Amino acid sequence: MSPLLDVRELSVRFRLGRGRPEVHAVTDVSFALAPGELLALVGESGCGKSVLASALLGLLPGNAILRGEAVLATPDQEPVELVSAPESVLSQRVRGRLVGLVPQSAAAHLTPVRTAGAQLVEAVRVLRPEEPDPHWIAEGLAERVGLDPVFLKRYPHELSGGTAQRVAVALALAGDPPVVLADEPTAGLDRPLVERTVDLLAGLAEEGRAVLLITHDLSAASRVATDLAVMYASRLVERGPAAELFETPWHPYTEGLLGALPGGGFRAIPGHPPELTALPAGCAFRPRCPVADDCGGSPELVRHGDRYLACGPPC
Ligand SMILES: Nc1ncnc2c1ncn2[C@@H]1O[C@H](COP(=O)(O)OP(=O)(O)OP(=O)(O)O)[C@@H](O)[C@H]1O
Ligand code: NI
Repeated sequence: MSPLLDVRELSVRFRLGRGRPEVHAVTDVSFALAPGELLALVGESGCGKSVLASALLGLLPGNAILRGEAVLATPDQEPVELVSAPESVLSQRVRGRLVGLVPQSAAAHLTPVRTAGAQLVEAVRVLRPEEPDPHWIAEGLAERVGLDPVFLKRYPHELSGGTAQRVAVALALAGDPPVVLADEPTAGLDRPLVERTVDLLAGLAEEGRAVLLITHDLSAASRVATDLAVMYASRLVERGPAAELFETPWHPYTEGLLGALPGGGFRAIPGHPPELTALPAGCAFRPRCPVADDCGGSPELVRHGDRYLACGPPC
């Protein structure tokens, strides 16, 4: 199936000012998202996951420099290339309508002075002006995300973290977008709520949407992801069908991440990721890699069947 979103060699640098090195936050990232796919993007804190999502929606600050392409299919018009799209196109056509975003730390993005319900109704009014009854749509969205209607009457500071997260998911769906980007939508939730939230995202994919789930929670990812992308120090180091990567990770970093799970014996990877202002030329994982001596150390993703790997050939 042709992708809804096709990201090609996307890079993001942040300028820090005269005489200071640039931050290499995202480097040559490529992936495609087709209808029905739920791609989980995982990797240690600070590797560039949120910057990648923000870059797709034109939400980065002015010191960001973008390169590459991200082509978004639209139902009835020409595709939109997101990196070069003017702010007017991003705000009027893309954000909320073609691409819904559940932002990281979602509770902080709610307007403090309006009730959850009022914000949801307003979002529906703006994003679906053709709907005669935005209240009815808002109630349907609340039900969909498992939000008790009593919470719609409350202000954000009266909501628990888990409830605010669900309001944020409902807001991301207000415009009925075909692509959903969810940045840590389960952070701070307890297990049943984590499962409920990711199952909801899986349901969105099953309806034919394309979903990008950014998460630290590998067990939640393994529960719902159709595809997995592993990011290290601004680059994807491995991606492919989720079940295969979980079953037989090829990249030593993927193996390390899975080893840190309960089933893998909680073996954390020793050491730290490199500074994004001083990335080495070759493989950035090399200093932490247990098998570095055997590899070519290439940072390029190379295709092997339906999997992609930035490392030596799979063994
Ligand atoms: N406006 C900015 N200016 C300079 N550097 C930035 C800016 N925004 C983000 N960064 C840097 O970009 C890198 C990637 O940040 P990002 O928020 O994408 O990480 P992440 O993978 O989402 O981490 P986490 O899992 O903790 O959310 C970090 O080193 C961060 O400090
Ligand atoms: Ni993040």
